[in-house]
Amino acid sequence: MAPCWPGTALLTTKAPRKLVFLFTLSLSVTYLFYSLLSCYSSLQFPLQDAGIYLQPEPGISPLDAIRAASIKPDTNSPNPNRGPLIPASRGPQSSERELEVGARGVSASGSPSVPGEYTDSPFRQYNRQAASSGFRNSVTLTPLAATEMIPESHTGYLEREPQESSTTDDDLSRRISVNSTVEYGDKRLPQAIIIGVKKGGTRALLEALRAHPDVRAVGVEPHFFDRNYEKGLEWYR
Ligand SMILES: Nc1ncnc2c1ncn2[C@@H]1O[C@H](COP(=O)(O)OS(=O)(=O)O)[C@@H](OP(=O)(O)O)[C@H]1O
Repeated sequence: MAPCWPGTALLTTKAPRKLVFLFTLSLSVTYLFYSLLSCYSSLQFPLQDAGIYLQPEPGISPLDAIRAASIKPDTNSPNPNRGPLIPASRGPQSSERELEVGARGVSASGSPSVPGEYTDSPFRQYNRQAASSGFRNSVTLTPLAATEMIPESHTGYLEREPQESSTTDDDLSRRISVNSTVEYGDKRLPQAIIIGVKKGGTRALLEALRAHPDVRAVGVEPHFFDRNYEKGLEWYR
């Protein structure tokens, strides 16, 4: 004979089974609803944070909207015309170094959309000119000082970590020449060569000289005269 518990007897009757079914169904529907809601939120909120909405203004491509958002003004900044300040991603002093990624009224090409809305600092002039001359990461990274540049021909070389320098806007404006060409990154033959025997301490000398802000040094010894001479001066430059 089958055991007869009051609870199971209740469940086997039709009405409670219907209730359990409806309760389970409502739970499932609620779960589904919340899942969809959280999915929607995680899709939308980051875009809203970046100032991008699901339906941007007509005629503005999503890419342009992202660009525009990335140069939103920093309302916390003492100067509202300055863009948001974010820490540089590289270098040991990155927490101390901040760079300006944009400014109000600056279009993606870097020109002011409202003339006279902000004063054009030498830094921005540099960024614009460097960007137009194809300088890598010119808009999003702090410009490297002359000492930090490595000739493009030496692609295998390590790029030195940018260091603190005393470069001011005045310095930058002096370095931007009158004919509006940026002086960074041009290829030149060296003005000094370190020659030494193996294990003679040449690396230590190079690193010591590199510490000077006016010295621009390669990252890896080029070994031009002993290994790469046949590649010619264009390679060496
Ligand atoms: N100031 C000073 N005094 C004494 N010794 C020094 C100094 N500076 C560098 N060194 C030592 O020099 C060695 C590296 O020399 P190089 O940079 O010429 O090496 S390399 O040939 O280019 O690989 C390397 O030696 P090892 O550590 O035995 O390799 C350095 O420790």
